[in-house]
Amino acid sequence: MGTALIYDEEMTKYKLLWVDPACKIEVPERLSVSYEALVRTGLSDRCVSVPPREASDAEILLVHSEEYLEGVKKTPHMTLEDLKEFTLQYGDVYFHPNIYHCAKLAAGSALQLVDSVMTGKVRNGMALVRPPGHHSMRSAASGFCVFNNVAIAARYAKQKHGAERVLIVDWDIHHGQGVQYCFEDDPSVLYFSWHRYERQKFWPNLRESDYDSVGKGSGAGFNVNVPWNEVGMENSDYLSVFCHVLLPVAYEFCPDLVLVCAGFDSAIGDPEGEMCATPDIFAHLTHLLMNLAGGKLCAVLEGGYNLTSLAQSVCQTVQTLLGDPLPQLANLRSPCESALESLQCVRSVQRRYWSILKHAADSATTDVSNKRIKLAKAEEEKAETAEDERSQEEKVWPEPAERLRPPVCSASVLPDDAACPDGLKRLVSSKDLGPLLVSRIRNRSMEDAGDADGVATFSRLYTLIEKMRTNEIGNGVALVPDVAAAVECVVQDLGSDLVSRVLVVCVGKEELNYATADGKMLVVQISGEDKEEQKGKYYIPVCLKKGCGDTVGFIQAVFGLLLPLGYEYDPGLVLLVRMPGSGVGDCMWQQLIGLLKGFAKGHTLVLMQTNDGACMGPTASALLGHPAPPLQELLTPLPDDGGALERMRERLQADWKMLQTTVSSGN
Ligand SMILES: CC(O)(O)NCCCCNCCCN
Ligand SMILES: [Zn+2]
Repeated sequence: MGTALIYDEEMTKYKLLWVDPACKIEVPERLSVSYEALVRTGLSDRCVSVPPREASDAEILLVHSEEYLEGVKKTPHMTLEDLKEFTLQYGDVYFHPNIYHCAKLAAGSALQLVDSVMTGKVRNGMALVRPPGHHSMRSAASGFCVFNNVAIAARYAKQKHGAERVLIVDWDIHHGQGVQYCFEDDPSVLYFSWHRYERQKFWPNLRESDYDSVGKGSGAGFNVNVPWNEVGMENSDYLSVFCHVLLPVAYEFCPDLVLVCAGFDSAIGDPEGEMCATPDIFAHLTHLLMNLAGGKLCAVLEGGYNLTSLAQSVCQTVQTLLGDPLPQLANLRSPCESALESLQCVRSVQRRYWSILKHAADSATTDVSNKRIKLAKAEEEKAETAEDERSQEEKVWPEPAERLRPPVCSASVLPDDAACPDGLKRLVSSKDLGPLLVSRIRNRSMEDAGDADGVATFSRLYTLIEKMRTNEIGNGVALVPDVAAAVECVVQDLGSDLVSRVLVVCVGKEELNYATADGKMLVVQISGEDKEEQKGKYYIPVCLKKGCGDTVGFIQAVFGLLLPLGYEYDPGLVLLVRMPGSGVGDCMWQQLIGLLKGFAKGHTLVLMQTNDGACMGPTASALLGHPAPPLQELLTPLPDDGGALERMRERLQADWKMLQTTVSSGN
């Protein structure tokens, strides 16, 4: 299934008709440069073009009041003076004779997108619209927004398509207060927003934008605000919030549909956000949401005012929706102290509503946060005096790297008698191995039938890894007689010279004794076995007391440990090993493969034992990029095994900065 793209140049046909410094950044070119970039890169041709339509009155009234709609309806016939007069009653927004028409098209585009996704015409999609929507309220325009496009889409998805749970992820740098007000007492719509806040000093300066606004009544826990109290947030800050807050909660919520308030003013160069995250971060943010709701994801444009970073961010998002390999994120750092304080505060208030966060640490003790405020003020004074306030427009960042789709998406290495799943390319050619390697293999404890096919299998493995390195093949799966021996061969003989860093993810118990001290390999083993303490920084045994069939524990290990570690380690290859008898569920296994694609440009090699061939189907489906089915088990989580994972994370964070979720008690 494809990716929908909704755009119509009609939505560029309104603009600011008078002087208003607060509104001059919202220009028609925002839409045209975004669309032109998609055309220039060839991405628009790969999408399913879906036309917008005007939202009807009834659809607009799903969110807005009749008196508000009646008022907006009058604007097309207003004189310039009347338009100015009408605008004065609202904040940071402007009207134009054609904006009512465009606002109906913007809302209607979001509805077209929901129809296309919910009816299965496409898997996911993006609507390039203006005016944006997430600030507009029941009876008020605000922040360049007239109708709340995404809020209307959420209500529409429930009413027309029977969606029971809708997740709204708002990565725009402003707080979508309009969305929060609309759903704050509604447990069927989970609203997540991060936003520049600066302790209420940043627009819209609302007390209710802070982290302690968690929703009201039966909606308590279904509103998640992450305030950024400083500018300059980077990729690692954004990824930490996704791994340690949004994704665990989103998976426990188990939505039927994901709507994204896709504002790109959170990217570097934007005059509003003043953040430092690079456009390729949106490739990863999109990817991390794509295994929710069976892949049903609708991204609707909100803000974004630096035309260069906006266009790049839009392309990164659409390219991920199309299933292309992800870019490697360069040199992630540790989340900054301010981000950690926000992270700790959010997790501490949300832990009472989400069992998956139950063991999160308590909120930053008041003296720590007071100290931080003093520190922040001191830094602020210093900053203002010292550095020249370089404007955001002069910021420079590297052009996002090309993301080339390999000629072969997925390959397989199988015993001759095993059937090859549809879509996978069976590797038969076996690269001739040097005599040294062959002798090593023969010596290896490959006690399978006749080591001839052992050598053949191994040489095909070698070929597969080689072809992933050259990007001729995206990912692959190998069924081998003895998975432990095969892992040993691959990591000992191949990993080192073929790729610089190999992330080995082992699911299930098995003694894995590899020399991992040199950092060429990071081994994360998730099993039910209670291992002795981990051996050094690069071998991390994660013990799930109830075994790998414990989906809550497993998903906590994935988001709380595996993903942050993977982002920090930044491997060139991922080796996913399924030990026999691991007990991991098929859905969890597919989710894991889907999520691991975010690393190493999607170069994942799955190793499984021949007699484990039963899960070849789900494995192949995930490798080919089909969305993993939802993890229903998370809906009614059993009590988990206590804070073992949390304690392990705290212990490891000294070595691995991306595991941090609390301010360092040091300073
Ligand atoms: C969709 C959106 O979230 O990007 N709208 C942002 C509105 C910002 C209003 N304040 C402008 C002040 C100018 N310095
Ligand atoms: Zn914004």
